Amino acid sequence: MEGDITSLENSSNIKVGRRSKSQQRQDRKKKLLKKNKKKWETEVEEANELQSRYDSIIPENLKTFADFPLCKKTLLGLKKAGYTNPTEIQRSSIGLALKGHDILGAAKTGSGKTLAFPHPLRSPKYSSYSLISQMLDCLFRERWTPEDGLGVLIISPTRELAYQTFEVLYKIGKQHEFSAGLVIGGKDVEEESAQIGRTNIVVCTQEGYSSILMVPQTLNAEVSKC
Ligand SMILES: Nc1ncnc2c1ncn2[C@@H]1O[C@H](COP(=O)(O)OP(=O)(O)OP(=O)(O)O)[C@@H](O)[C@H]1O
Repeated sequence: MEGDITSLENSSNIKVGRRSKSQQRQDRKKKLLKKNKKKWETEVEEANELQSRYDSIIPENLKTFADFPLCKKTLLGLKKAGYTNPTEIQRSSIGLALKGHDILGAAKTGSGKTLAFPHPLRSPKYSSYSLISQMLDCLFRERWTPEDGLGVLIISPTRELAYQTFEVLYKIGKQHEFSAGLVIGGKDVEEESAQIGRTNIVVCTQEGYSSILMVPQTLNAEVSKC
């Protein structure tokens, strides 16, 4: 068998070249899309239908999370995490975020702000703020796959809020196939940075973010896209 490989490589008709990491990633994505074609088509239809409902959102009419134009996976995640009815801050902010508006909100402690917390997204396409549920739907709409690398970067002002945000994200994002990571700094920078390029959603502290930036190739725009 080894002999066969050598003779193939030596043949003048066959070009042996190494594909770049980015090309390999695209190849894997194509394979994945081909394998799940039917499922992807159904999800694209679902995403388009949801998006067409954004303009008619009236917060007062949204009694339960099921009334929000959120994808099935996000809704199931919310349900399994025990979230059925939105709190006031969630009701008034999630609809606006889905429409792509910037939000400045205030509500008392324990009112459910974490789920309705405005998170800056790195995506210019989706304005500068989003919510955990909207963020999951944004990646869903974009047909983001594990192969696409970093899609969302959430920078939290404190470790406590980073943990809290990651916890909620973990709970309600379980039905999605995205990978998520928490970077709080103070750990092996090289190791954390290497993982970031392969992680779809990263929650980090400012300290963690600074460490990421120390390693030049981490935030490769070609990989992260938005
Ligand atoms: N829609 C909801 N339905 C039921 N429980 C909820 C809902 N939203 C949040 N909670 C729960 O309410 C509690 C408080 O939520 P959360 O910590 O997000 O509030 P907060 O406003 O961010 O508080 P703090 O200001 O202290 O950070 C949590 O246990 C959370 O799981």
